[in-house]
Amino acid sequence: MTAAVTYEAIKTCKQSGARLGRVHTPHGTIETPTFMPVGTQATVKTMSPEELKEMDARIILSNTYHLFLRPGHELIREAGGLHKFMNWDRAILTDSGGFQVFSLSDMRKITEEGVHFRSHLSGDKLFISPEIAMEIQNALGSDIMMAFDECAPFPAEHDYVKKSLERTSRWAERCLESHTRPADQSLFAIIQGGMYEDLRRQSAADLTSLDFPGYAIGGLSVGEPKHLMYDVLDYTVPLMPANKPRYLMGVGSPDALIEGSIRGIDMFDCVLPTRIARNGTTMTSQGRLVVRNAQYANDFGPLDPECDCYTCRNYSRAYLRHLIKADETFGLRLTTYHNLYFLQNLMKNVRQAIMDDRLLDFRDEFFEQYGLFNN
Ligand SMILES: Nc1nc(=O)c2cc3nc(NCCN4CCCCC4)[nH]c3cc2[nH]1
Repeated sequence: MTAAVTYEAIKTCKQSGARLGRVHTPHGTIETPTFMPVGTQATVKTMSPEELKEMDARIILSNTYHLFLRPGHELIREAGGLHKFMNWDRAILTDSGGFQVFSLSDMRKITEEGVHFRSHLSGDKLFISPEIAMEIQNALGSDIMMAFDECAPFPAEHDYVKKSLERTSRWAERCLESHTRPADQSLFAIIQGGMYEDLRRQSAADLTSLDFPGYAIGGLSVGEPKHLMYDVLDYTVPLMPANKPRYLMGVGSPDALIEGSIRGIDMFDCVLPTRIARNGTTMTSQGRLVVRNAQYANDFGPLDPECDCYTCRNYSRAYLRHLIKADETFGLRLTTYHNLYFLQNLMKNVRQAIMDDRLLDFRDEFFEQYGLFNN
């Protein structure tokens, strides 16, 4: 069976560039637009695979960089691959490590060959190249692999970003050539170019000429103002093939998920919902709610009265606050479950709004209720 990843277009929204689709993978089909929970170290922190299935998560992310450092991709290969290792039989997308090298390790040196860096765990000197990134992802057996790229910092000079994207394009070609599985079946390229329209056009042209099964937009959600990210989407998404999945990396706030869907993005990922959950911050239909705050000490109502998730049906804000303050792991599990469920439910409502040709109306209604118009 060729490990094919294909995109099936279902409907384009009349009000905007949004679209309904399906991404078919060897481990199941994903309805898009979709939000992908992040499981960096072969687990979506505090969640079991059964709980992720309960909320109908169809695909999760894991990370080449982290698993290369620990426990090592050869161990996971020996375990039968990442699906078996973590007991997850749905789809897995692995990020290629470029971004993590820059965000986690110090003493790094970029060369044409690849990136030299120190492990943020042991301090050992390590090296990742496009070929090594593909070797690792093949050992993990992910359904969707990402090409090895450099995510240019923000802000960055035009000349730096140009040289960086040109190297990323050469690296993408090396990933295709080194991919042991049929190269054109499971490898997504990542469009770079910073905040510069001419460079985004150059990167998109380079990569779409190589015909990958899917394309991501990288180099965003790196500290730029949101309006700048939306501007980049406005002129970059139309450059991406309409018959392939479009993945915006590192984006996961409710407003950005809606705005990205309006602009034709199909796939999103972000650690935000799971990360903020662990310090007691939740996403609710009335906006962000920091349930660890004292004001909820005697609040015996549900976290979100409009949510029907396990957490909201069975526990009160007072109980959640108590657990978080007492540093009880169960509290982190309950807030994490809710935040992930909230985003799965949000994307289900986005898909329904596209089906009903009313995504822009849905955005206005959601922003009003979530309190997004006052920031
Ligand atoms: N291979 C690769 N290339 C990218 O350009 C890239 C760009 C990215 N931009 C982000 N942003 C993540 C922002 N996140 C927001 C919540 C708190 C932690 C950081 N993640 C990214 C991952 C990426 N992965």
